[in-house]
Amino acid sequence: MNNYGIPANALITVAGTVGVGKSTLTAALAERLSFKTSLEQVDHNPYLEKFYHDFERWSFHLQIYFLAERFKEQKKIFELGGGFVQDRSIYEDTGIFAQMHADQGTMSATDFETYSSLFEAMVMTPYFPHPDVLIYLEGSLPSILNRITERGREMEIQTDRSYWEHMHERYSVWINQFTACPVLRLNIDEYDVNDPASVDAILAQIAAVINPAKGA
Ligand SMILES: Nc1ncnc2c1ncn2[C@@H]1O[C@H](COP(=O)(O)OP(=O)(O)O)[C@@H](O)[C@H]1O
Ligand SMILES: Nc1ncnc2c1ncn2[C@H]1C[C@H](O)[C@@H](COP(=O)(O)O)O1
Repeated sequence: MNNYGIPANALITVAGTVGVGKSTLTAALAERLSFKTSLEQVDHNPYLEKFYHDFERWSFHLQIYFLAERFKEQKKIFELGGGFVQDRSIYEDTGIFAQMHADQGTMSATDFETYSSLFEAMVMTPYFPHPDVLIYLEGSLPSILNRITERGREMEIQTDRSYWEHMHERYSVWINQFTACPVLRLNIDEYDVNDPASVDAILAQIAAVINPAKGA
């Protein structure tokens, strides 16, 4: 247990749509808690850029790749005994991305079924403890689109606005039905990762979600 009342072996997962600020918050929380980070690797992903140019051709390959990467990360978190802040949950791969492409017809029904059965088989292993808390970052679409632009990944900037609109909407439906672990919702206009007092306030909220009985 640290000064914030958060167990040293906790698993904190940060969720939310592309560009909302997950990686930035993950790094800030991990630094403050002296936790390790589990980050999404974008630069060495062999499919991501191809996927943005042709969803239909590459969506299955990309989902399998992300699933394999997240499984390796889960295994590492499990073997090291927790104490991690994780950038994006595996629940979003299936519940948002794979589902969205299946619904839009950019992933075939057969591919989606194959992906889903692999996902379920992986989740049933001991390597998949539920997070102690899932921090859900939410904000307005215009703010998020500005962040995507400012970050400057060309493949995302070139992607049609309707893709991000659809994803933003899907996330808001998804989180309202999410029950796999406790959720802490944070509005991106209501914290500042560069302000230590603001990060402290988030840590107090995390502790309160993890230890509800203590009213932390
Ligand atoms: N709290 C914040 N205030 C202002 N800009 C932010 C904040 N958090 C993230 N950003 C910026 O928004 C962009 C996307 O953030 P990032 O953490 O990479 O998002 P994600 O991991 O959710 O895709 C980056 O340019 C980052 O510097
Ligand atoms: N499961 C996924 N399917 C498709 N695209 C995905 C998936 N997970 C992440 N992505 C994309 C979205 C972004 O372009 C990058 C990184 O995500 P971010 O939310 O910026 O961390 O990968």
